[in-house]
Amino acid sequence: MMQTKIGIIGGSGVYDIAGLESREWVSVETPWGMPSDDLLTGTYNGTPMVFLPRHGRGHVQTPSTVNYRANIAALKMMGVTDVFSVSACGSFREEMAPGDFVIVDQFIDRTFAREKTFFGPGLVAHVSVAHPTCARLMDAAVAAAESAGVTVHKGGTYLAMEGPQFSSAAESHMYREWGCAVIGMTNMPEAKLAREAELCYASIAMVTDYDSWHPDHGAVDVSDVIATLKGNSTKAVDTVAALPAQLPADRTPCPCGCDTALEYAIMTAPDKREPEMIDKLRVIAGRVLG
Ligand SMILES: CSC[C@H]1O[C@H](OP(=O)(O)O)[C@H](O)[C@@H]1O
Ligand SMILES: Nc1ncnc2[nH]cnc12
Repeated sequence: MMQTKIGIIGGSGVYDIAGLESREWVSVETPWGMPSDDLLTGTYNGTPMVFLPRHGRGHVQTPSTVNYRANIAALKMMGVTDVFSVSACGSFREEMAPGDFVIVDQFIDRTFAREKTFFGPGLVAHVSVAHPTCARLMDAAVAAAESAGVTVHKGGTYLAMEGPQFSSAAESHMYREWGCAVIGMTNMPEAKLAREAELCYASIAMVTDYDSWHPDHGAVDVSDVIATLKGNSTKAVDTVAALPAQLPADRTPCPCGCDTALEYAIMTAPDKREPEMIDKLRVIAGRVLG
């Protein structure tokens, strides 16, 4: 039986997890380079947790320069089984107001300047991301946010944009017509890479603004975003603190199959696989590569 080890990727405004016990920041080098920062390890009510600030402490990395492959690989190398992303986002829906949390279930990936796969020539794989978020983790996130007193919406499509500029009003109206619920700059390719690494992934999106479509709200402004984030930070930490109680300490296999995503994904014939690629990929795909 495997023990649950929760990974938290903290977004804008979330650079530490107060209350984590037996805290230690550790440096992890991956075959894809260094993650955004050291990883903070510790326990919450006995459950092991690993925290990584997505942009680094002090917010150093842009959404485009975050090394998403190294971040996911580092969590995998630390033995994390379940990843919760915590992110700031804009809202396309009146009822998803600043201060609310949205537990995202789908993504539209409009990013274009990022490395999106661990695989490559010599070891080709295609995983499904038809359902990119884990239903078990979504339920846990909803329950944890509710217990922290947050207004939480279950489900909604997150539009991942390249940034770093916010959207034009025309783009914002178009994304609303596409049926998107929220917008951010970081959950892709993070969610895709988590799937390739056979990690369960859920996204806790904290609404900070109404993007650029709302007739009663002006353009997005980072100072407003930061002010809302500061108000949200206790809610975020309380939600994270409530997560361990929502997951079994002894982990059972993922009911949606996130942790077996690579079972039939590798296309390259065994005798054509590049030995160097196999060695490199072992840290995320060792289960199927041996
Ligand atoms: C500070 S507003 C824009 C910035 O905030 C979000 O970051 P994260 O997803 O890491 O919380 C958004 O995606 C942008 O990167
Ligand atoms: N409106 C918005 N667009 C993209 N990323 C965001 N992060 C917070 N608000 C955002």
